[in-house]
Amino acid sequence: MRDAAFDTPGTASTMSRRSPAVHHPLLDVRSLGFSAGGEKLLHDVDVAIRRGSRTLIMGPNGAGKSLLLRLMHGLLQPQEGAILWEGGRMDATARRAQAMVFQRPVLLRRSVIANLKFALSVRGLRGSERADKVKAALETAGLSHLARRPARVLSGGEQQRLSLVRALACDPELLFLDEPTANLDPASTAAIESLVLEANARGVTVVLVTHDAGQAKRLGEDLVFLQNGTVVETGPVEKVLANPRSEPVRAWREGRLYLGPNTQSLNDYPGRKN
Ligand SMILES: Nc1ncnc2c1ncn2[C@@H]1O[C@H](COP(=O)(O)OP(=O)(O)OP(=O)(O)O)[C@@H](O)[C@H]1O
Repeated sequence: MRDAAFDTPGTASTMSRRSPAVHHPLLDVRSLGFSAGGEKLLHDVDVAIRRGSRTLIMGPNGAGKSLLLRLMHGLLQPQEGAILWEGGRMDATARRAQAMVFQRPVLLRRSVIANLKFALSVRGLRGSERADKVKAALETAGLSHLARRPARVLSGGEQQRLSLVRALACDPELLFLDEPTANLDPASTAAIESLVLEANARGVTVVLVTHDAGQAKRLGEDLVFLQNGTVVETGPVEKVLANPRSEPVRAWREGRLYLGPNTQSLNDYPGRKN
């Protein structure tokens, strides 16, 4: 995903209000099709997100990963198929139980602390409950000493930590992350990954778009691999990697760069002089 419109926090207390559905996936994408500008961009996509799981969405640039994430989060409406929340309609309550963090954090032109307060206010939190959550979020992100600083002057890693704890402060049941560490160094990446793993350990379901093969191995549980708007592989990461059905996933397993169906190696790369 290249452009972030905004980060969308979930809602407070949704985890305590909802009882786990035993029979249905938390989110069930069925026969999803999406077109824009006269072009079919997603074809017959089926994805089941299990409650409490960590699902990776991978695939080449332009495969449709961000589109799928936006559709799952209800930011776009599909022309074909359905997206079910615990087997039922994706209504406003279901949407408020979700949060999304984008590759480029979009923060208010306010202080770090004001960004957190605002997100929690929108979700109806006031007074000491809000103050406690803000304090905890600042501590979790390691940003207490920067609480009064304008959010937009933070470093990229600090901004992304702020975005993530802001989303998590709203207690989402489902957290979408679109390449959250694409521009970060290893230390900042590790900080984001550990926040994601801690949230998942507390029961937050995670859906993560990544190009980072190492991150996929560190964080992944289930994998959805997209190519040209179609799911070409799906299942537990280890199982898919043990027996890949598609060339890009075979290349990933073997640590090769996959450059497309007509390009076998770097030496075949168009324009390369041998
Ligand atoms: N609203 C839209 N209107 C028209 N085309 C769109 C729209 N949104 C996305 N696309 C196109 O759909 C395709 C998939 O885009 P998407 O952003 O989902 O790719 P991606 O897999 O996330 O890629 P990357 O890894 O480069 O971020 C691209 O060709 C993109 O130009």
